Amino acid sequence: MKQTQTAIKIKNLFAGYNNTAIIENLNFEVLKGEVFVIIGGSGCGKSTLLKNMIGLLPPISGKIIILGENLSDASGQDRNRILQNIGVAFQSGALFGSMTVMENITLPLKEFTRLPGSVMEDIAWLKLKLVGLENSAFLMPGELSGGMKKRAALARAMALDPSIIFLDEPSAGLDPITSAELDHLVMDLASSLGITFVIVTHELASIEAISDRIIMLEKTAKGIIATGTPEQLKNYHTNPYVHNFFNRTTDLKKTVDFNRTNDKGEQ
Ligand SMILES: Nc1ncnc2c1ncn2[C@@H]1O[C@H](COP(=O)(O)OP(=O)(O)OP(=O)(O)O)[C@@H](O)[C@H]1O
Repeated sequence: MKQTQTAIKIKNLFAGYNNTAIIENLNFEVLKGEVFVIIGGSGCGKSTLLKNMIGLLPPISGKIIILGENLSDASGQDRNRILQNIGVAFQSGALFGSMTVMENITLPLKEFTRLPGSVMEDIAWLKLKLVGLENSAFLMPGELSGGMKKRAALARAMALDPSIIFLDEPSAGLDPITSAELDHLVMDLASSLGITFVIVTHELASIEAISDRIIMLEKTAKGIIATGTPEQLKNYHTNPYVHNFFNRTTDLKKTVDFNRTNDKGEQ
């Protein structure tokens, strides 16, 4: 059963680069155990938001509260403790090609714990089993298929038993069947282990299959233009951009008209 406590709280967040905000005054909550999906067109700030949420990029202002602790203010050991609750499998954070799958998974354990080597390996075996890669531990990443690489990255993200896992475009480059298998894995992990997932994806099938709740960001709005369950967004008629995205309609004229109106700052 889903819990209703807050895993992440974003409060009045301004995020961007060199003091120029891409995202302004963002507020939302991710609940414990839910699969929370962030969507939006290219350049709307999804990666920027994710980088803020995992502590890679400091906010211009505002708060990122992870399991009750403010990541944006924390430093030293406090910050490390907060970050240990987070697992990340980013497109850019690919596996290290010169290490076996097993070595890739024990890497965070070596970095953040002082466990004996054999215990680290036991933990890695467990994670490999969870993602169905127990027979691939000693392969090099170059020997894995695209889907297996994503599973291995997920196993690495789980190495420190985080409560929250961030995935950036997990379906990118995967065929629909492999992508659906990965979706099932995420749903299994969320329901069986109670892991909270925050996922950026463009894949409509995936969004509909896995998300409990979605936020849709938009560039001109510099923030959220729609929020809700997949069902709610599919039936969302107020904003043609949202409606077209969820209904795969090609009424581009409506979308372009909406964007033009929005560019002028009209509602
Ligand atoms: N390191 C950076 N320095 C300055 N500007 C950046 C940097 N990284 C991204 N941006 C700008 O921030 C804006 C948002 O980029 P971001 O990568 O967050 O968007 P996105 O929604 O993830 O896009 P996509 O779906 O194409 O990956 C873009 O205009 C981009 O050019």
